[in-house]
Amino acid sequence: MPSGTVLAPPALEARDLHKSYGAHRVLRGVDLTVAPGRLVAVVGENGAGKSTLLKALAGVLAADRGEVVHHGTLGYCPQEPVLNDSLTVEQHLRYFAAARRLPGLEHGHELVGRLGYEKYLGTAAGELSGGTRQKLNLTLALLHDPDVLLLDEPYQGFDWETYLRFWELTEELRSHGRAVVVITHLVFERERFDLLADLVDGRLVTRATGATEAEEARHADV
Ligand SMILES: Nc1ncnc2c1ncn2[C@@H]1O[C@H](COP(=O)(O)OP(=O)(O)OP(=O)(O)O)[C@@H](O)[C@H]1O
Repeated sequence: MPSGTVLAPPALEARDLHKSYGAHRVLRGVDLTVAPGRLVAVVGENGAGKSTLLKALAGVLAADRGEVVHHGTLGYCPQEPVLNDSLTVEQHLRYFAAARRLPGLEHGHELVGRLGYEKYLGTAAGELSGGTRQKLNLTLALLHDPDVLLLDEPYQGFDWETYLRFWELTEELRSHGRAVVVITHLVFERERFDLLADLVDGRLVTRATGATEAEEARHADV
């Protein structure tokens, strides 16, 4: 490392996380450190415990043991959208903005525009298609521009155009120093990430990708 390099504190740190459902030991000592501006993929077989891990990182599920520390604000996009079917898209933006004490709806409207579903602003969530519900789910997680983002298969049901827009948005967030953790099943997109974290037997095995090595080489040149 070049002299004078200042390491930023991690945006997210999990140490020795354990979680069981009855006798089923799902997480068995997960460690994970994510620096600001890093994009991390959590991969693993069906039932490996990826969603359980993300819930524990988000604090919506209490781990049995271990610790999670995040610096700054947190956004969590669960696999199943938590929406009120009788409220419109616009009303969701309004309620979540009020809950987050945001000054206005500009950022919400910008996200709706970027994900391409403005025409549904006045539609009740219960009448939206699965993909559009997922867009709203993602919008609500991003609404307050969180420092740490936890996304559980965020593009399920997206059409190709929206999928590409999702990646544009995510890469922009990364370049603005946001730490992003994404659960993914798609092997072909692995090169987009800085770090692959494979959940095996309740623990994470991490592996840097070409993206990280290239970036570290750039830093080493400075
Ligand atoms: N609330 C629960 N009660 C009991 N068992 C659960 C509960 N939630 C998850 N499990 C079990 O824990 C294991 C891990 O589930 P989890 O949903 O975290 O896996 P996953 O890696 O996200 O799976 P997938 O790739 O299919 O989404 C599975 O065997 C699942 O059946």
